[in-house]
Amino acid sequence: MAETLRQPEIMKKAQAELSEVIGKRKPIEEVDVSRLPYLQFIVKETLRMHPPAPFLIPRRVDQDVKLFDYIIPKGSLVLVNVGEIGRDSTFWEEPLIFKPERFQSIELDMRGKDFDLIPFGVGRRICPGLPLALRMVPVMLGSMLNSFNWKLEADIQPKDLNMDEKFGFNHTQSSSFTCYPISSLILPIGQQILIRT
Ligand code: HEM
Repeated sequence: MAETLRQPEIMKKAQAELSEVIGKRKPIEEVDVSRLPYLQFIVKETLRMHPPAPFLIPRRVDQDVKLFDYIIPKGSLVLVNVGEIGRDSTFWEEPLIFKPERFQSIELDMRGKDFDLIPFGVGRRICPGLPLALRMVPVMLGSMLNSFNWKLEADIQPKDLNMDEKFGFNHTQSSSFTCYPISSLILPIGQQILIRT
């Protein structure tokens, strides 16, 4: 939601899709999500740039592991930096720009198969809430966008929404407010910054 407020044309595009597929101000249901590709691209792009668990859950290595030229000794604690993987220019074009359209031309699933995008982790400890999250996040975001027009308070400019990451958390911050993006289901919601029109 914060990213669509920073780039209102993205919000308009999502609203146009919702209006065409669902009908303006009509409620969205889980079954509708598969017919809303642009909304899903927004969720994917949010999880690429702002994964709520940017280091996943720490792993301990139970035997020496050779990884390229490195030996990771038994007993080491390993953090997987998903936050940086999502911003690595080797994999992503213009990684610091929020651009849902990038997923129009790349087919990546988030179920731990494509390592470029693993906001839910991977392997035996992959997030068990993934199927729920991938239904509910688009339904919530889509419902809010389809029901109301959203804009920042008059004295806040889109560029003032600072989306810089703080260690271990992602939040939107300026001198006057703090809020957590919609993707951060597992984090508390901060001070409200949005107004409905
Ligand atoms: C956008 C929403 C969510 C994201 C991005 C997310 C992300 C993650 C990540 C990255 C992990 C660690 C996986 C790993 O280290 O490989 C995790 C673990 C977990 N998540 Fe989620 N999660 C989300 C929503 C949920 C929901 C809705 C639930 C429950 C209903 C949930 C329950 C859990 C549990 C129980 C674990 C621990 C699994 C284990 O350690 O075996 N998550 N999640």
